[in-house]
Amino acid sequence: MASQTGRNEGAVGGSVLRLDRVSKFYGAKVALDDVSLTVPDNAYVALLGASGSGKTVLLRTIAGFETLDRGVITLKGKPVNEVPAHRRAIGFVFQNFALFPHLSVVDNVAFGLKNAPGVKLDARAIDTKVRAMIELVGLSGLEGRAVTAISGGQRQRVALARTLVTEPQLVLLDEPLGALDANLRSRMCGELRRIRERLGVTFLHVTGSETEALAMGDQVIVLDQGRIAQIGQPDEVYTRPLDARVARFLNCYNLIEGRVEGRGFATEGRLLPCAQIGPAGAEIYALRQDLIEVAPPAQGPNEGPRLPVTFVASEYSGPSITSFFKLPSGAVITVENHLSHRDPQVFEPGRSYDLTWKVDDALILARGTGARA
Ligand SMILES: Nc1ncnc2c1ncn2[C@@H]1O[C@H](COP(=O)(O)OP(=O)(O)OP(=O)(O)O)[C@@H](O)[C@H]1O
Repeated sequence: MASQTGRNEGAVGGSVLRLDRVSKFYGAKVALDDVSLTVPDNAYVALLGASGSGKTVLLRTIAGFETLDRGVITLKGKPVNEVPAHRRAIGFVFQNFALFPHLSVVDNVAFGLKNAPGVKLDARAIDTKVRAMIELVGLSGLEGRAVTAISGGQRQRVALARTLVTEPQLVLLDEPLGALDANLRSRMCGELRRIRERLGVTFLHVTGSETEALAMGDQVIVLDQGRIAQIGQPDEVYTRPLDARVARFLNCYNLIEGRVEGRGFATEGRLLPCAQIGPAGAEIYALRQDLIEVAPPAQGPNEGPRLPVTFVASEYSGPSITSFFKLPSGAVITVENHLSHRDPQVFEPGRSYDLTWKVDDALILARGTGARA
């Protein structure tokens, strides 16, 4: 991104942001616990975590709205712990957009630029930049409209344009799609990616939705109880969650309790073969819902991993059918069949089946308490 302030110069090792052992306490409550991470230049980074995991506190700490109790935050190679929020050149997009209701689209966007510290531009230069940004976010034609007279998606674009026009070195987005309905949310996902790619600035996007994080991020950071649970590319996090907490949060794994015995995993009165034995203390056998086959009960010895189940019910959801089966222990296993792959299988409630899968598709995981980055 071109800059009139030179803010984008001085990157160190291709990273825009680094956190070293950052902690934040509210009384006895540990909101951020020894968080270390590096955010690359020119990337879309999704920060995923359950409610209360510390996502907003982390963003607010990076922005400078909160002080740290421990650790160092480095922006473009410079420690910024002592730098006030308005001097960090970080853009912040809030979930509720925080627009000025009495101002038009163009005036909302211009506001950020007119009031940015250290930026001295004449009215004409401001107008040129503002109009270019309005065009970039797809709002041309709505410049004079009051922000109370445009749609939710359009307000989201105004909020984004108002932040981006100041040419921040990093943009923090706190649940930016949370106020939009599902259809608009998926459209805006693509828009945000496109806008970011054109500008080349890093977006750090907080979300509680695993699908949003996996779809948006070049990199996904999973936060759990104030600690980094995993950092990786979306497919890596999706196919190789580091522990059972990350797997549970991804919402697409069955997590079966048991224990490693020799070269197998003992559960439900069986010893399931394992391709890998997993970390010390591994007590969870994780099976992705879409990698399970349902077969008639087997006669004779098992060839691969297999568990006897009873069919409970199925749910149809357009592109897929989700079926629920009960294990002998009573635990429920979810099986997802994508209808583009094959015709739907029909199961009889109360009838016995066997679940099978490839031994390589199972993960043996520890319960997880959060891994250091
Ligand atoms: N000002 C505060 N005083 C005391 N505790 C706080 C304060 N702000 C946040 N917390 C606590 O810190 C933890 C992390 O909060 P945070 O708002 O970052 O969660 P979050 O992951 O953004 O959640 P959500 O997705 O629900 O917004 C929570 O337990 C919260 O109650």
